[in-house]
Amino acid sequence: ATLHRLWPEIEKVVKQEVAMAKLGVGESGTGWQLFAEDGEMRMYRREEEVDGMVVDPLKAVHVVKGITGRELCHYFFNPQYRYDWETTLEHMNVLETISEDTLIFHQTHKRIWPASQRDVVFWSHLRRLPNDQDRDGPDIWTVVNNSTEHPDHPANAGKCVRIFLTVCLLCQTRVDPPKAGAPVSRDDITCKITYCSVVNPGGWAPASVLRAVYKREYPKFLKRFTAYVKNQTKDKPIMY
Ligand SMILES: O=S(=O)(CCO)c1ccc(-c2ccc(C3CCCC3)c([C@H]3C[C@H]3c3ccccn3)c2)cc1
Repeated sequence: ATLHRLWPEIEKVVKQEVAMAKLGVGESGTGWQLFAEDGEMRMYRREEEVDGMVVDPLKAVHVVKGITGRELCHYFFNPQYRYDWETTLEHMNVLETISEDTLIFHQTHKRIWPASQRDVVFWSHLRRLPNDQDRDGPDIWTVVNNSTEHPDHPANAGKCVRIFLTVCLLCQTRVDPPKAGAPVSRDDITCKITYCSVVNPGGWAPASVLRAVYKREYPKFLKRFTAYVKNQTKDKPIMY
């Protein structure tokens, strides 16, 4: 994958997105407003518009027990599971396999009335990062999705309005030492999740409609996705 034309962009965007995801909502300046809470999950957004279109950056933080960051990123990255947890997905297609940890996707999402239907083309990269807080702790895992172009799917050539997105799922795992001599079980594992996303809806859609959609869909997505991974992994050996 180091030879692929996208490699320099992937390296740059992954470094930028991971650095942003590691910033707390307090540190990255003012402007983050809490808009949804559910147990350990906190969802923040900034109200931003580009050319009159809502592109509100979103940052969600969540803490889940019993699964590792590698497991979360595995189920988020791999196409074969996506229809199980991505409820707004209508169609998904892998356009290019750049390497085993880098894919290019085309996706159409279900139409959200009164907006017209959307589609997206993005590269998706799965990356293991050293744990900079605790050297002998589990690694950090991340998946970064970033819009790109592809000759087979020129933007706005068909019925869908092309959206543009950058998404980063960053997962930091903690293992609490079990009682002396006992093996580590899923009860000893906690994962801190940071999910950042900026979606440019591509064409005009009413700000009120988009904000209502994000307010409804993002909490639903993160709850459904983490519950899905817990269910998929509960009887499997722990993947660090
Ligand atoms: O994290 S990913 O890479 C996971 C791979 O699928 C991702 C996440 C979100 C989207 C997406 C794309 C379009 C829309 C809207 C914009 C105007 C009309 C459709 C939405 C709105 C529907 C909302 C939404 C928010 C969160 C999750 C799913 N749905 C979300 C795409 C990819």
